[in-house]
Amino acid sequence: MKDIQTFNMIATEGLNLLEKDKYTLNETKEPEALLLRSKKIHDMAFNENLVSIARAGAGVNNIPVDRCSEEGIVVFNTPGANANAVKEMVIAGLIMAARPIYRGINWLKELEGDDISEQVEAGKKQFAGRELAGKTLGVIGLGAIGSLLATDAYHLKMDVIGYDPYVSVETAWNISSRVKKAKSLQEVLRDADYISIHIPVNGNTAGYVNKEFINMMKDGAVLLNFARNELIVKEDLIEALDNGKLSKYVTDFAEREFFGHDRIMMFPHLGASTEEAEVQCSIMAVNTLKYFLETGNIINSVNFPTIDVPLQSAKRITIVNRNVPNMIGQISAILAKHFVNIDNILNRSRGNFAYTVIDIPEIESSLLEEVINQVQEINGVLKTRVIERK
Ligand SMILES: NC(=O)c1ccc[n+]([C@@H]2O[C@H](COP(=O)([O-])OP(=O)(O)OC[C@H]3O[C@@H](n4cnc5c(N)ncnc54)[C@H](O)[C@@H]3O)[C@@H](O)[C@H]2O)c1
Ligand SMILES: O=C(O)CC[C@@H](O)C(=O)O
Repeated sequence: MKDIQTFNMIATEGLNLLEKDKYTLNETKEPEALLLRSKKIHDMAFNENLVSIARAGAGVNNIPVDRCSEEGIVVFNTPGANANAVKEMVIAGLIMAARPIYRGINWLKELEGDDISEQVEAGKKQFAGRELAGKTLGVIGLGAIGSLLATDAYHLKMDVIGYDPYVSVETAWNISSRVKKAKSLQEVLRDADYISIHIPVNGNTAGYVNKEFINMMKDGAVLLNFARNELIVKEDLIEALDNGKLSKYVTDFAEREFFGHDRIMMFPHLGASTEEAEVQCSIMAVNTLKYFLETGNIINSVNFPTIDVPLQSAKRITIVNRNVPNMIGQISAILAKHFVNIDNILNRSRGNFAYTVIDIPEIESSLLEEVINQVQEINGVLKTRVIERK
């Protein structure tokens, strides 16, 4: 039995994929895996048994990914599973920024008397807006969300310019050829009436939207941020909204300092909150976790390399190790010393860390234990597991 500790509301469609004879949920203090959405776990101590964390969603800034790597814990996310939901929300944000619909709705609620139609026709002029068609949208980050947004905005008859120096080949193929690709940040900021930002927050991007960035934007432009609040330098943004450099800020992330600002429209982190996205994220996260726990194969990890090899031998040893010379040599020497035949061995690295999969035939459990104990003693080995083929 493997125990998985869950946090946040994880859709049952995914949880139901965990067979009752193989998995328990929240039953021990030493789970093998964590499954969560936005729960912040930076201060959480991880038990020795913990081998993986799955984020049912895209952003992993709520997880101490570097510490997980150091502790040999594989972190997964669910790329693209909520992208359509966020894209639709951004389009709502674009429309609400262009047309003061919500102010009109609130105004209407306050009307009294029987002559509602007359009052509406007389008062509606205060809520006139502008159309998106013909305006320029700049999309920063052409990943799962940005690429969908860029293509759909083009179909809304906007001129679209995208910027992503690291765009993957896979997503690049999905972007309409009508979306112009900017060569520099300056190029995307200079001409856009609306800028929508879709990049992860990390050590390189925290504070990405600062005075310098804002100064490169077109006067009176609208900024949309459905990515993360840490991307924004709040003081610089508020100053630009106060002095009219920017006309609006539309965001999925509430901040106390933003309350009451009439140029800021905040949503309560609703981008991924659709039934469809919640189900897709939950199913993808559970399937990824199960695949890792049951075969040792890694897909959709944010800190370890992809390894996807069929488990055909009786046993598989998986080793999370530092990416240092002679690791494979040392591991194979231990197996050779104990006359354990290797059916298949694969080692892949990612940055400072690596993952090794070794398939072996059936051997005595005491011998296997001895081998594992010795492998664990190699300097740079962070975690080992033995998986039995079912
Ligand atoms: N509001 C929500 O509910 C919600 C939901 C999903 C994702 N998000 C946020 O949106 C972010 C993007 O999500 P996604 O699914 O599109 O992720 P993604 O990984 O598919 O795309 C991110 C893209 O940003 C690009 N990028 C990285 N650094 C960049 C930089 N400095 N300049 C330009 N481009 C850069 C990458 O190359 C990649 O193509 C997530 O990291 C998360 O923080 C928010
Ligand atoms: O789980 C959520 O509701 C939000 C998820 C979102 O912020 C993400 O990064 O995927």
